[in-house]
Amino acid sequence: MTFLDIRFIDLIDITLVAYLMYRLYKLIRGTVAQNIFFGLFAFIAFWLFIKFLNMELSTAIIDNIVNVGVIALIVVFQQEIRRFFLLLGTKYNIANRFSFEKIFSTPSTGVMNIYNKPIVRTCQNLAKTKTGALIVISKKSELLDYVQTGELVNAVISSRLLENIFFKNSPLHDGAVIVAQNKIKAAGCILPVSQSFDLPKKLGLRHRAALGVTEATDASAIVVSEETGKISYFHAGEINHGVTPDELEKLLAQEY
Ligand SMILES: Nc1ncnc2c1ncn2[C@@H]1O[C@H](COP(=O)(O)OP(=O)(O)OP(=O)(O)O)[C@@H](O)[C@H]1O
Repeated sequence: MTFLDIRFIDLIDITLVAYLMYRLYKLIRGTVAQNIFFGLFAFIAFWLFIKFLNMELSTAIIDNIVNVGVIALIVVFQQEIRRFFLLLGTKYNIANRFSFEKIFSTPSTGVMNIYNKPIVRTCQNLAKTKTGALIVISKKSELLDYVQTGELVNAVISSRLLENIFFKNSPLHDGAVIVAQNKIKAAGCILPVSQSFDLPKKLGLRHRAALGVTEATDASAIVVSEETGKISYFHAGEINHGVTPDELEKLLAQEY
């Protein structure tokens, strides 16, 4: 029976499709797109089923819908497709891997781990005074898109400077500070806000922006809540809410 004639290449094909579906699911988990994805999955299963039963009229109608469906999908999943390619480009940046800069000097555009301490100290002090803060620490991507939305600072990382930026009367306290290439690159930056349903309702835009930037890039983000003084750490679209300074230092050490 030719139906069961499975070649080695078919197994690779199935594994590849399963992996792509899994990555896509991880990307849209907890968003509105997740429900659309499940609806689409049911639709494709139904289409294959009627094709298998050789129901010609229904198949012809659905074939026509599927033909224009690709365009509809691009429109519906516009944000997710953009995020997928952004993440792919950031994580597997071939140009970066073979660049002379990488071979001869710094392996990352983020921060050297000696800067973890001043960042943690800043968060600890800001938490004590319930001063709101949002710090993004880049990894491979320099986050230039977001740096450009704020004020360029380009200063050596220091706890006192960071605390000064987030001081309530400072003109730069609104928005996010971006740390990259061992510098405080910019302040007052605007980040993409996450649409995820996973985030507790009591957490507002500051936390959503931190989640959003870690969903779209390989950076990490730290939020100090103005309301509760709690520190949250974000990475790869996941939140660690209410971490202690020691826990924050350990989480940062895993990445930088
Ligand atoms: N897209 C964004 N990018 C960067 N910063 C943002 C963005 N949206 C909001 N913020 C920051 O978050 C602040 C508003 O925080 P909001 O009270 O909504 O958040 P929250 O998550 O409840 O945090 P908190 O617990 O500190 O109140 C703004 O004043 C601004 O500094």
